[in-house]
Order: sequence, then C-alpha cells, then structure tokens
Amino acid sequence: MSAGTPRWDGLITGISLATLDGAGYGEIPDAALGWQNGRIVYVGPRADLPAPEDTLADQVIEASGWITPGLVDCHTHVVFAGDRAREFEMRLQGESYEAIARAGGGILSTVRAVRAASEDELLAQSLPRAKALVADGVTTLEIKSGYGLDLANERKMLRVARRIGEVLGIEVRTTYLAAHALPPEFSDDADGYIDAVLEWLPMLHGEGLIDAVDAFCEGIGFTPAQTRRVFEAAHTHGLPVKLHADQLSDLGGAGLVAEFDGLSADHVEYTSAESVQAMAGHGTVAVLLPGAFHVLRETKLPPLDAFREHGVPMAVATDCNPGTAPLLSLRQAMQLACTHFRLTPEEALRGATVHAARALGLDDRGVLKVGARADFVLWDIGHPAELGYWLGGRLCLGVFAGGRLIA
Ligand SMILES: N=CN[C@@H](CCC(=O)O)C(=O)O
Ligand SMILES: [Zn+2]
Repeated sequence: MSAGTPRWDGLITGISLATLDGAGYGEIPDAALGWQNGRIVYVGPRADLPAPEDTLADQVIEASGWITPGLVDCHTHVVFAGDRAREFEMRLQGESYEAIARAGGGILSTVRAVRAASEDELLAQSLPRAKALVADGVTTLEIKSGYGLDLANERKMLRVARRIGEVLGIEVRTTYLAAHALPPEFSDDADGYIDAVLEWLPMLHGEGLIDAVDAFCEGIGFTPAQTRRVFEAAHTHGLPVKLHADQLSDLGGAGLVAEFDGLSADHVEYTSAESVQAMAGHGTVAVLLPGAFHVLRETKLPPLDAFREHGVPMAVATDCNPGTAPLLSLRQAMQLACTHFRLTPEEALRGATVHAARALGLDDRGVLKVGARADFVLWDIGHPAELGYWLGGRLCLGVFAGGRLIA
C-alpha cells in the first residue's frame, strides 16, 4: 500500500469465500476479505493482497471456515406478542387455518395480544426472535406490521421494528401490512377498512416508518380489487409493493403485484403460468416460504420449474410469525426449501442472499464484491452446500454487518 493510502478497517484471511458473484457459489479458496467504512474493498485470493497483511488494516483476523454474504430475511412478522401454540394443537387435531381465522382466531388473536402490549413490552417480546435470526447469519431483516390493524397499533409495530434495527446494529426494512386481516371494528365493511388503511398510509410514511407496502390477497384476506386500491395508493406515495399472493388459492395475486412492478410475490404455491410470465416480465421476485408450507402441512408446490424456465429469481425467507411459521433460523428455512421444494443448496443460498436483497429492492448486498456493504458471515463448515443441509445446530462463528461484528 503506498504512503498516504488509508488503512482498511478490517481484513480477514485464512478463509474460503462463497462470493455468489458470477456462476456457482463463486468460490475462492485461501482467500481474503477487506473492508473500510462499512464497504468491501477487497475480495480475492490471499496471495493477491496488495501489501503485507499487517500493514493493510487496523484489525487483521486470521480465521478458518467459509464466508458468505450476510443473510437477508426478506419476509418476516417477527414483531408480535404472545404465541399461537394452542392454535397449533387445534390444527393438529384437524381444524383448518382458514376455519380458525373465520372464527376470529388466527391473525386476529395475535392482533388482540399486540393491542394489549405497550411498545416496550412488544419490543421485549420481539427482540429475542430477531436476535435468534441474527445469531444464525441474518444482517438485513424485513419486518411487517399487520397485527395492529388500527393507526396507533400499526405505528407501534413499525416503531418497534425500527428499534430492533437500532438495538441489533442491522438494517431493518419495514413493510406496511395493515391490509392483513379485517379488524373486528370493521366487520362486514372490508372496503371501509381499506379506506382507513389508505388514510393511515401517508401519516406513517411521513413518520419515516414505511419502506414498502404489502397486503394479504386471499379468501380469508382481501380481494384483488381491494389489493389494487392499496397498490395504487402505495404508488401515489412513491412506495414499492409486495404481496402475500396465491398461498391458499389462485386469485391472480402474483400477476397483480407484477402489474405494479412489485418487488415480490410471496408464498406463490397456487401461482398460475400466466402470473409467472407476468412476474418474469416485471422483474418480480418469487419469495418462497417453506416454513409456512411445512407447518401448515401443505401439499401444493409453487411452480418452481416455471420460475426457473422464465428466469424469475427465487428468494427464501422465514416468514417468522406466530401462526404459520414459528421459525427462528433462515438457514433452517433454506433447508426446508431444499427438502420440500427441491431447491439446490446453491439456489437456497442465493435465495437467502442476493435474490432476497432484490425482493427488498436492495442491490448493494447479498454478494461479496468490492463496493458492496461489508455484511458477511463466517461459518464453521467444509462446503457451502452444508448451509442447506444441516437441521439446527450452531454453524455460525461470526456475523458482520457494515464491517462490525454483531454476533
Ligand atoms: N398469510 C398471511 N400472513 C402470515 C401468517 C400470519 C398469521 O397467521 O399470523 C404468513 O405470511 O404466513
Ligand atoms: Zn407473511
């Protein structure tokens, strides 16, 4: 390094890299990774470092294992109060998710718990879940509202989401999902409730609480016409959209969100061939949620081959929520995606990194390359395929976000 060149903040050597830049895993054996001001400044063979290691950086770490990009969990409901273990028991005894929802349980039972909790209580209950995700490699976390269903409680959820990002030192992306279920005070007036959802949107957006807008388009959620109104309003306020689409039936949700240049269509088990083509045409990512598929004991697979054939990127997320996916590890979601959906471990890793980043509209992470955010994870593994292979256990040796060790 020439005189006057600033030293890097950090350099890690002795590791293998799965950069995901280019084909396959983008493997670099006996590699080095350097960062400065929160960004990657060197990715490559250790032998090609521009100067002796000890002169390059303030902090030089000699390690072993594999480094991948930090994981991006692009679909979670991690902010909630209480749990739904009793509902899980009822479902195991034969009650359906839809029947429980129609009887006022399901999402609405979590709404009651969230409304009863103070902001600090909600943070105290939600933070351990976010911490567990981070401890297994997550450096960017999407969190949805949708268990408040009135202005004060949607605001409370979104504020807690932002506070989680500050406490954990990760980037949290917030999604406004007030169109998740019909609250009791609007029973029989879904259109009136959508009016209210659209009234709250600019207020919460003005408070800096919303990065994207979502809805639950389903028989037990909202109709395509109501969803369209939500999307039109989001676009009016310059916000990107995503959708809980085609989870339990095909209402054309994935095609609808694509029509609005949506970031992602999520769940997508019942997505039609026509909707897949629309997604391909608009660059809409398919977010696979194998945790909900697994817990609900679903059998209808998403149209995986059609996504591959049309070049629709597939992301993988936990969908961490109290009803259908009490899942606290994105690596575990990757394993479920491989087992249930037959993703290759490489597809699952891309799904939890670069494609997940794209599902959030982020292009500065999810791969290890110069200029990207210094978000990366050191794993105690012999090959990156192990990340889609092990069930549980501890593989994560260190999680770095913006170049800072956070777990
Ligand atoms: N499908 C709708 N929303 C959540 C589940 C919410 C709940 O049951 O609490 C999901 O993504 O799976
Ligand atoms: Zn969801």
